[in-house]
Amino acid sequence: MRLPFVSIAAMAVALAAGSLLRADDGYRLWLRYDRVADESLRATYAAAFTEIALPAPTRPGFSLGSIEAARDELTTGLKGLLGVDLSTVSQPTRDGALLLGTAVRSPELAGLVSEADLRAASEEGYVIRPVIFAGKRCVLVLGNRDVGVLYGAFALLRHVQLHEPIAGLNLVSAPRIQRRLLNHWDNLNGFVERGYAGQSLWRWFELPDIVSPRYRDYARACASIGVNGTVLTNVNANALVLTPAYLQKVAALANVFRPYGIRVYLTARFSAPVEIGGLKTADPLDPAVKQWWTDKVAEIYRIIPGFGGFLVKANSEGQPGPQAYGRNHADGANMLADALVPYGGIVMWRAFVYDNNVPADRHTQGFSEFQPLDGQFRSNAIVQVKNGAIDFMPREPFHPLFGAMPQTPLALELQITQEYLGQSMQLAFLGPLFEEVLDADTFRPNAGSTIAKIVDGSVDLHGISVIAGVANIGDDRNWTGHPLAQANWYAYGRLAWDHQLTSAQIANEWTRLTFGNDSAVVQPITSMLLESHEAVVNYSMPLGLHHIMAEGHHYGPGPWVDQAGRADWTSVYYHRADANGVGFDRTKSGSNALAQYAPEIQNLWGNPATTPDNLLLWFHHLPWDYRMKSGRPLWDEIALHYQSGVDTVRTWQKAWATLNGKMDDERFTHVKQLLARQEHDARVWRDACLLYFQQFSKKPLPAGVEPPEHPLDFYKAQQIHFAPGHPGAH
Ligand SMILES: CO[C@H]1[C@H](O)[C@@H](O)[C@H](O)O[C@@H]1C(=O)O
Repeated sequence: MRLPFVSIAAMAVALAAGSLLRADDGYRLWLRYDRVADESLRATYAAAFTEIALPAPTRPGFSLGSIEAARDELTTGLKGLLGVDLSTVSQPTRDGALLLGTAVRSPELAGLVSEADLRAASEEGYVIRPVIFAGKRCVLVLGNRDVGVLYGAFALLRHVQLHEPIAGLNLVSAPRIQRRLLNHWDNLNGFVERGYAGQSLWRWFELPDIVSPRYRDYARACASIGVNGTVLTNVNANALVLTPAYLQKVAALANVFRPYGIRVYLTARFSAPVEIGGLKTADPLDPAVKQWWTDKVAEIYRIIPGFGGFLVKANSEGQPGPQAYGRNHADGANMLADALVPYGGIVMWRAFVYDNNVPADRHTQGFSEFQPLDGQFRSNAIVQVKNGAIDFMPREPFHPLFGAMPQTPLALELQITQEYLGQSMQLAFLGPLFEEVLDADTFRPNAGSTIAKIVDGSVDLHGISVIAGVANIGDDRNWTGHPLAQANWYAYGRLAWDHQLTSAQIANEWTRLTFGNDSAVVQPITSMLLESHEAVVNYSMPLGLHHIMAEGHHYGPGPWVDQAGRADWTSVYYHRADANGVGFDRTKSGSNALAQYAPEIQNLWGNPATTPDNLLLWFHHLPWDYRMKSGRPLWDEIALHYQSGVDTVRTWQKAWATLNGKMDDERFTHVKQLLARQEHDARVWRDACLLYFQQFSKKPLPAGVEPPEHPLDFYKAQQIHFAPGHPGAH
């Protein structure tokens, strides 16, 4: 259809007036590359980057590789930041050349840095520093492998985006964990389990014929923070993805991701040999079953070179598994590991297991099923453990399996999607949570054996290391629903690369990349981010309370949930509130789940006086008038925590108001509305929980806590109404 001239003109006027949505403000994530406003700084950068030199280019006839991806990103990024068009040459022709290459293919470049630097860059890292080459002053971006150059390019762009000085530039970095994965819980029908940012990015029906440019932008974002693998499908798996037609679709995605250093992985449904293979059994010790998987894996590698491997959820929440045949988790994992090993593939077998035989304490089940199997897994089988033993609660003590399976590489599974932390409605920056988990000391085999060091393999000297984050990404224009939830994708990647970074550093970095370097913007946003996780804990599950959310959707409060038949899905099972007190006794006098931890931890957390306040009710059932470290009675302390969560959200609303006019209207208005909603929903949590627990405590609210707006029944009814149609419900 020909557009009449007048409508185009009208559109131009509308655009100029800013009345159309400038949707790219959210889309570009932290890769914004906006012009450096300070002219003298821009001139300094422009003098430092005058052209791109690729002395050992590129394999003629090959499709885009990592070095070409690096060159393209630098060309686009520096054009945006500096307004310059960089040409690509094979040898530097003038000062200021950006010299890209690998030690393997360009030994003359390797000679420009020390052996020690090359070793430090290791497999995937980079060295960036000023050098003289071919008589010209250059900036060298060197990797041992191509992908290191790509990571270096992103690091250099980040450096410029952050307005860091060029003088003395010296960046050497390499990841501490080998496989840094996103786990998508995306179903083949397009719905994302516990995903709150629209539908799945993967358009299965269109693939492999239509390859959306968005897949490349996803890969760029992942590569920019060092994510090097993606499990495309839900752990609640569908065997169809292993059929030839779907493997072709997966291959199309893998082709886009490969230059960005990203391997594709799939979830393997354990019963696939029966469902799509026509076998009568999926028994892992049955020769026909083994053969089926061997053939299937060979087929996958034919279609998808560089395939990463499988992630498996077995014998948990209705998923099929080896126990149906009287076999154990190691039997199942090893059968798949054997099929994958000739190709360098791995299997990640999840330890998140629980079934209908609810043990006395669900907390103990993963440990009981897996710990005795230590030493029985193949070397390419990894046991993937959630950060805590229950389920991604706003705060959990670390999972007792960490440190207890020294002969098995353990992957840490974190949840980036905010299933229990306000989903895409609420600000909860997860950097501090991830950091708290990574830094937790297991005392196994000795003090200082943190989860980070167990996962990166340094404690038990494993040759393989994996970290996984359940993605918060969907097809919303801004990728994550809540604009500030992009920070959680970013923080996960940065910590997966280097678990020694602090969440404060990461929050500052992300904010500057995403909203610019003006301190009047950076300071308030960074503070909000850093306070937010604790604030959500305070107004939802303070002092170690857990699993008291509403049924199904898991968004709001539901301390009253008490359905017959499935105790460990009910709230009353977890908080155990009665006239005598509240909390789950996991010490010797209770479930003794504490016995699964090292003696040092047992001593610390076995006694309420030495248990940190933030885990108190996780491990102890205490009277309402128990005297807290603050000197206040427990009941008052609970109530004041709820109130303080609400108060904190209100301070963000004020802080956000100061940003009006300092960013695009789109993000400003969206976050403003979200914060108003969060303030409301925080009050709902506070009022509902305090009214509920007050039935047992029989005590008045302490001074400083606002009286509830509605009676308890109002909140009970409201939470049920949330469920139908809520994106995360299932
Ligand atoms: C994919 O299923 C999820 C389920 O939606 C979720 O509520 C729970 O957190 O954990 C399960 C798991 O991790 O397997």
